[in-house]
Amino acid sequence: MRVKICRRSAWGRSRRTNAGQRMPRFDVTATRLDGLKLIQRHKLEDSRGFFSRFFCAEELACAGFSQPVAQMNHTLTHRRGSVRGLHFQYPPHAEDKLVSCLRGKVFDVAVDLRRDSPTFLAWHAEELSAENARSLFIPKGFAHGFQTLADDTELLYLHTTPYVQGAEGGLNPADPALAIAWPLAFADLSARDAAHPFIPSDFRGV
Ligand SMILES: Cc1cn([C@H]2C[C@H](O)[C@@H](COP(=O)(O)OP(=O)(O)O[C@H]3O[C@H](C)C(=O)[C@H](O)[C@H]3O)O2)c(=O)[nH]c1=O
Repeated sequence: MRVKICRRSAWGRSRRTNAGQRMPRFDVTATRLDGLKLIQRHKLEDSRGFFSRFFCAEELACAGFSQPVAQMNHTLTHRRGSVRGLHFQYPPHAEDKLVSCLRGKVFDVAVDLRRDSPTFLAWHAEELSAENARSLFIPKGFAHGFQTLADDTELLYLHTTPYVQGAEGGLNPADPALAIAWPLAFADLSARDAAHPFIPSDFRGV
C-alpha cells in the first residue's frame, strides 16, 4: 500500500490558480525502502498544453531533498532494453539524487546499501516516464540504475554532491545476490558496468 506523505503544501498560500485550478505541486509517496520516495509531479493543463513544477526546494525538503543542487546531469540512451548502473558514490561524497524521465520510459531501480539497514541489499523499482511525470528521490546510501523501456530515452538527474570519479562504486546489474527483475534482456551495457564485480559475501554496506 502506498502511503502519501507531505500532503500539506509548504506554501501556506492558496493552492489554486485564479481560475480555481489546483496549483502545480507534488505528491510524495513512501516506498518499502525507508527514505526512497516516489514523487508525482502535477500538471496544470490548459488548451496550450501543461505547466508543471519540476523541482521545488521548499516542497521537496519534506521528501528528504534538503541540500542544494550541486550538479544536474542529462543522459540519452538510444536502445530500448539498455541498462546503466548500478552506481553510487562512497562517503564523504555520497549523494541524494532526484531522477526524472524527460522522454521515453525506464524501469528505475534503487538498491539499499546502508550499513545495518533492515532492508540491506533490497531493491525497489518504479516506472518513470515523460508521460507519468514521476521522479524517484534516492537518498545517500543507495545505488541507482535503470533499464530503458523505450528507444531514445532521456533522464535528468539532480545531485546534491558533485561527481568524484575516485569515489564511484558500482554493482553488477546481473548480480544474483540482488536478483533484480529486469523487464527486458540487456540490449546495451557499458563495458565498465558489465565488469562490476558481484557483491562479496563480507560486504557490510557503505
Ligand atoms: C556520473 C558522471 C559521469 N561523468 C563521466 C564519467 C564517464 O566518463 C562519462 C559517462 O559516465 P557513466 O558511464 O558513469 O554514465 P552513466 O552510466 O550514465 O552513469 C549515470 O547513470 C547511473 C544510472 C547513475 O545513477 C549515475 O548518476 C551516473 O553514473 O561521464 C561525469 O563527468 N560526471 C558525472 O557526474
